[in-house]
Amino acid sequence: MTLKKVLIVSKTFPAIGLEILKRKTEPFVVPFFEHELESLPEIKKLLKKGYDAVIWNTKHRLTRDILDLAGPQIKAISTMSSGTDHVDLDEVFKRGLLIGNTPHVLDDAVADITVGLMIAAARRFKEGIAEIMNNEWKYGVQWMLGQDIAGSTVGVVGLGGVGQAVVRRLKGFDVARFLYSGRSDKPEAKALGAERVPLEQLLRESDYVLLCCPLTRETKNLINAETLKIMKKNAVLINIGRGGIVDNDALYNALKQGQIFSAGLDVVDPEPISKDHPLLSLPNCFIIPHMGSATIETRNAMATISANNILHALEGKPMVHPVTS
Ligand SMILES: O=C(O)[C@H](O)CO
Repeated sequence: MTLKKVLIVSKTFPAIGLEILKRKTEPFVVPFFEHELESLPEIKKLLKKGYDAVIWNTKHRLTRDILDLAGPQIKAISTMSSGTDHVDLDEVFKRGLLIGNTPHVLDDAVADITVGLMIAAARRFKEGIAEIMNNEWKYGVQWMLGQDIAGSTVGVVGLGGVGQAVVRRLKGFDVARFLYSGRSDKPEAKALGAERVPLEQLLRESDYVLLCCPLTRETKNLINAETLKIMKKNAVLINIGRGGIVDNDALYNALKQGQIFSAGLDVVDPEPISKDHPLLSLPNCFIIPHMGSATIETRNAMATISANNILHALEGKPMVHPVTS
């Protein structure tokens, strides 16, 4: 019996996932770094070889043109991410392809990063480090004053798995109020002590605004010049969702003019941003390079799920985490 062929668009795909695939398929791991701009022609060349399934772990968007190259035998796709904004889902569904992702296993790792960003942005880590590096460490009682988490109002935009894990962590920080906004009431909110409010109220009342939602048509540029104006002057904005949720120019202006206090971003648009990007020049904008799920355990878990998504689909079973809309 010939084995099904699986293309893994991820040069450093964890061995644990590869071993799972090797048991029943013939996997091929791309031999180049998949995120680099110049890798797209190589990915396209490989896709033309007729794979039955693909693990799409690259920032290149999976579009109709690329799907056309894959041929009629392709049956299943898995991302190695929770977000699926880099896939043209309408096109995937139109073609009757099965698609899965890897949510939930990264909730804890991303929640840790979120709390880290809150502290870093609220307590001015970037400015503090710069003072040391520039030999300008000047202690004084009014020097480097930041914002407390204790007693604050924390507003979570998108109380999904990550948002909930953040609230659980912050329970130990003596937060005064948790607010959340989103499309629907979350049954978990009651136990977490979080109150659902309209986005505008959340922005108006929160000292910390945490963007924990996916990038969708509704959330694109959700944080823009208008919504930033509603936020408090001491507000700290954290984005661990996707860069596209925030309008960069508007954020730059708001931070520069002291309209809000600071921002901590794990995600930006585009990624990677160039080192000359205006946001990087701001002392009150603390940016890290999309490291939310970057722990050994989490990446292994993500690889395991994406491998099993593919195996299940090829065997006619439901994926571990199917994407349905
Ligand atoms: O969508 C995801 O899985 C995360 O952003 C990856 O870090």
